[in-house]
Amino acid sequence: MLEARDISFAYGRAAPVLSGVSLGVGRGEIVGLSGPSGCGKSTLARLLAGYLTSRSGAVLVDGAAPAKGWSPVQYVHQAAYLSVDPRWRIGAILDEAGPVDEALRNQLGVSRRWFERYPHEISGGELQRVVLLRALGPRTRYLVADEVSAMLDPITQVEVWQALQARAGAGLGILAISHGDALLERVATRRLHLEAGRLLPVSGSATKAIGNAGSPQCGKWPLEPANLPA
Ligand SMILES: Nc1ncnc2c1ncn2[C@@H]1O[C@H](COP(=O)(O)OP(=O)(O)OP(=O)(O)O)[C@@H](O)[C@H]1O
Repeated sequence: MLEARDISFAYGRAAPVLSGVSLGVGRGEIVGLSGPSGCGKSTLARLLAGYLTSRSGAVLVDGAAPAKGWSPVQYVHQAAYLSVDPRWRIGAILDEAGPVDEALRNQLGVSRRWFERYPHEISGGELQRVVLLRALGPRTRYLVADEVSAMLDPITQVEVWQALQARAGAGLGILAISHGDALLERVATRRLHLEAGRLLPVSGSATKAIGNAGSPQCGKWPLEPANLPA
């Protein structure tokens, strides 16, 4: 299981974004996470993936503290261009993660014709699929998918999520972050909502017990003039 245990986090001296938040994503699960803009979903994602370190609490990967170096938790976000070296061709970008899984390449609709091109020579949606293919190597046990299909057309979105659901069927645990209720309703095995400082189960989803002490910043929702930044 990929776990956040009672984690708190603040950027510098700013008010905490997360305070005492706990959640778990099991192997084979797709946990959908929604919540208003600015509530800390991506921050939680980056903590789970090891890009940020919590002030207190712990992130555990299958019961252990994350090891240094290559991580079995991969984080993919909406801005695919920020995840790749623009000077590398697509083939080299994919090679970095080891041999390409041909079945997955086909499922994600990644064309071999793109391999000789640079990131700016394929579309944003195509690059997003390349980044997902790179992230889903054989050693990846968890995927933190932060708005990964937001920039895809509806048909490609379905194809990508079918590929991810198949991967989950083979044991991959996925945290799917999205503003798209319809998408999460369709793909998530259970759902959580981060709002007003609490991680809550979305009604109807078979949510496991979770606990959190809240997030002071999220406590400012809904946005009212008094709560807007100066
Ligand atoms: N590097 C940073 N330095 C300072 N503050 C940051 C940084 N990254 C994010 N924040 C702030 O932390 C809060 C949570 O941001 P985060 O990106 O986690 O929200 P989110 O729920 O993912 O939002 P959205 O749905 O709009 O993507 C926001 O108020 C944001 O401005």
